[in-house]
Amino acid sequence: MDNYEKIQEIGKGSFGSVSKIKRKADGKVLVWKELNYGKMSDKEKQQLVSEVNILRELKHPNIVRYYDRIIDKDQAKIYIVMEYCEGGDMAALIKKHKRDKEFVSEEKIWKILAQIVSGLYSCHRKKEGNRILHRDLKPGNVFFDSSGNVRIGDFGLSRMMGEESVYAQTHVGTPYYMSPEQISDQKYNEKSDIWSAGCVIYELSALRAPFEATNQIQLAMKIKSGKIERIPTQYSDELFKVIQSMMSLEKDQRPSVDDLMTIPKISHFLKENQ
Ligand SMILES: CN(C)CCCNS(=O)(=O)c1cccc(Nc2nc(OCC3CCCCC3)c3[nH]cnc3n2)c1
Repeated sequence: MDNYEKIQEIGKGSFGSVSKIKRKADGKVLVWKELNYGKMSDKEKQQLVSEVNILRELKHPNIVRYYDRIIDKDQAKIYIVMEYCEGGDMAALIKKHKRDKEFVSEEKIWKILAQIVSGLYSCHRKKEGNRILHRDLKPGNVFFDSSGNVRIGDFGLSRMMGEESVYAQTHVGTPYYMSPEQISDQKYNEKSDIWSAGCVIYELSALRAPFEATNQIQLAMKIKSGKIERIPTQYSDELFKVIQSMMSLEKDQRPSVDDLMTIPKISHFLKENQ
């Protein structure tokens, strides 16, 4: 705790508060996410420990970098110190474009898609150790660094909260990005992350979520209908086809991260930016 000084709280995540902090040693600005494990069962605490250990291994240019963890036993709190992404989150970017009535350029969308695929690839296809799934991809946890590069946040944290844990229930937003298999209560798998990534890119193009509904029943029906309105006509069929494939109702029809990496627009971008 005393290695850092709190600058300001910047928000409430689905599991605790998020603050901007400064590392005293060198003045580096970071964030920490505060988790209260007081109400957790021993099993959940064990899972939390293993999840944090997985986070420490995730080192990729398109994933928010984990730096440190601090356990405060008296307050039963764990602080996870991560990289601060100066560019804010994609939710704010979409909001700005919507307000200014200006579409995001197709080039920028392919660049963001390529970086999300690259980040997902490094987790779905992790060499050593077990692969990890994100489980909660949405514009609110896709961040940008100072040069506008994508940093996917909160990897694994959502699994830290697991379905059964006390956190999963307390803070439920509308699950706009829930995949069809999650609705019909099937196992979450890597293709569910592909679904959510498709929804994120859809929203970045259309400047609105692919399925809008006032309640969860109606939302579930729209998701399972398989009806996806075309993204604005200024965008190519190629882009829409990729989004549609990622949002196939049948998970086996969705491309894997390997398939997505072979798409010319994506592989060219990643090659020239290695
Ligand atoms: C709810 N959203 C609309 C909030 C808008 C976003 N604005 S903001 O929060 O002030 C802001 C402005 C500029 C840069 C950053 N950078 C940033 N934010 C994180 O989390 C934000 C937090 C996520 C959970 C919900 C509350 C907000 C990071 N996590 C790891 N690295 C992070 N870097 C944040």
